[in-house]
Amino acid sequence: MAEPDTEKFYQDADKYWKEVPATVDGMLGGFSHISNTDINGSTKFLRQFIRGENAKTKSHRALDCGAGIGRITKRLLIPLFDTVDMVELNPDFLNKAREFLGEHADKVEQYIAKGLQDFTPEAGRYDVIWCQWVLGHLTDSHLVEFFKRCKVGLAPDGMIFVKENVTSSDEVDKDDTDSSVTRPRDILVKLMMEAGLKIIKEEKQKGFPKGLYDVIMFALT
Ligand SMILES: C[S@@+](CC[C@H](N)C(=O)[O-])C[C@H]1O[C@@H](n2cnc3c(N)ncnc32)[C@H](O)[C@@H]1O
Repeated sequence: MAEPDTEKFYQDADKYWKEVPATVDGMLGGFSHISNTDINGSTKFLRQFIRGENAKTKSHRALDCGAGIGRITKRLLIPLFDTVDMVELNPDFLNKAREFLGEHADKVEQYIAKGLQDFTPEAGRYDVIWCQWVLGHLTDSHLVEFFKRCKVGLAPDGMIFVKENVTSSDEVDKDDTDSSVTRPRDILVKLMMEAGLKIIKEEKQKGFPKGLYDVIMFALT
């Protein structure tokens, strides 16, 4: 993708998310009804890497990137990890998360209000870094740099998971409403490779309504 006017790209996204209600429906653009299918698909995908005799990584600490109010933290990560950190652009969503997570809120160690383009995970801190429905808010070069910093943020044997929409054409789709892009799978993979990541497994999310973008889950080291 050609780098858009970077400052405006981020400012417009910031403006957009400030107006979005701090609800699951707000996080999913009116598609809260797909949340269960999403979480079930993610749980099945993630569990194989952290449970059982073939597990590759540990389940001590996870990071939820672009965490919103904690939809994923609450239903995917808290049940599987000892502690979770959340990093999210909009501080209002993080404030809401404390209430949304309810009795589970004490499992969240850090609420970090930052754009991923400005965020550096502490070196060696995370067994799993989960990035979902947020990476289209980063420019290509910021995404590559972010992936590199995530690699440094992994604990020994740690893994990065990416779950994102992909276009079915070769073209990047730009959304001027929320100021994001949707990349074709091959461009997303190219950026992962540029960052020195390796794909361990890749799977398409099943069971979403027709008419939505395909959603692919990647397990990376
Ligand atoms: C589509 S929502 C998804 C939220 C969450 N990942 C989920 O699946 O429930 C996108 C989230 O990314 C956040 N966001 C947007 N741009 C961001 C950026 N540059 N850095 C971090 N978070 C960002 C938004 O505020 C919003 O909470």
